[in-house]
Amino acid sequence: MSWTDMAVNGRILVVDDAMENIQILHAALQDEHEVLFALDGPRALAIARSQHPDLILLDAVMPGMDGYAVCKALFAAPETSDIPVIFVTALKSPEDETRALGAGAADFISKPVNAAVVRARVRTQLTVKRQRDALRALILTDALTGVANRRAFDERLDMEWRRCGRGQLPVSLLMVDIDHFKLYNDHYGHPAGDTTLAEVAGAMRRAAGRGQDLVARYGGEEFAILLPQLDEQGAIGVGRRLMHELETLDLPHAASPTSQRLTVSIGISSMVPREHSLPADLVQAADALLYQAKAGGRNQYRIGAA
Ligand SMILES: Nc1nc2c(ncn2[C@@H]2O[C@H](COP(=O)(O)OP(=O)(O)OP(=O)(O)O)[C@@H](O)[C@H]2O)c(=O)[nH]1
Repeated sequence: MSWTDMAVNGRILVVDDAMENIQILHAALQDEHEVLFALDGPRALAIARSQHPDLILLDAVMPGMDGYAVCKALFAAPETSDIPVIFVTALKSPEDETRALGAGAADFISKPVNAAVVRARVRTQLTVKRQRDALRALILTDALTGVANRRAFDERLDMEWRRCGRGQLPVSLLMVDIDHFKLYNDHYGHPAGDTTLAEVAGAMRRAAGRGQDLVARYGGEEFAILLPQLDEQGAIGVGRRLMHELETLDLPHAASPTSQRLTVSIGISSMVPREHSLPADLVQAADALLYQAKAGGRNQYRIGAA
């Protein structure tokens, strides 16, 4: 399927203070897309946050909050900043067009609208958006295991740290390292080691199943499980579930001095972000506890708070 074929079935938010304009755009788009609508700026922002549309068709001139202010607010919020906006307006001067594009709009459509032109412009923006989303997924995913990579982990940790800081909620982190993985590779071969890394990543996903949990490959045979809004007890539960998942998988590790099957060591730290604390503090604490788990005989978890 080509990118152009994929430029359908989008979720489009139409924002206009006149119902008849919304009806015209709805009629133009409804066969190819799901169409949401809002009659003013504040409602448009609320829908953008809760429904996360693929594209917004935005009237520039509205009473109260106008299209430019809506556009600015969309780009300022991380959860809506990646939604492309097409301005739809009766204003036609080059200055109006420049102002819309300067506000961050991806495109500009003049009223009265032509249905075929609207459909074509929407398809183009959807194609660009889907290509960008696919590229972003690619640069944030670890190719071997399919879980998040280090870059994705760093981004999410920063975001969750700020978010949980605002609400004074805990952020927990598990640093997980496979025991004696060098011996595993030496015994079973590197390709078998690769397969096993993917299996362990799958076990982690099953152990940390909430929507906001993030399993990431931190590097080599070390993984991180980020658990926003979960306290230490909850995090211990995830650690235990992971160990149980690995017991069930029962992957043999004949060369391990620790056990006949593949095991992991885990460091678990949990913090409520304070004014002068940094996300790196959480990572450092979990890493130090992981080191203790290794030194203490492996196949175990260690907890602690800083
Ligand atoms: N197959 C495979 N092996 C990897 C990959 N990344 C890292 N490794 C191996 O993971 C091993 C890590 O070894 P060490 O850091 O010495 O640790 P360990 O042998 O697991 O020992 P402990 O952590 O002390 O229990 C090295 O042999 C790396 O080659 C990978 O993508 N695939």
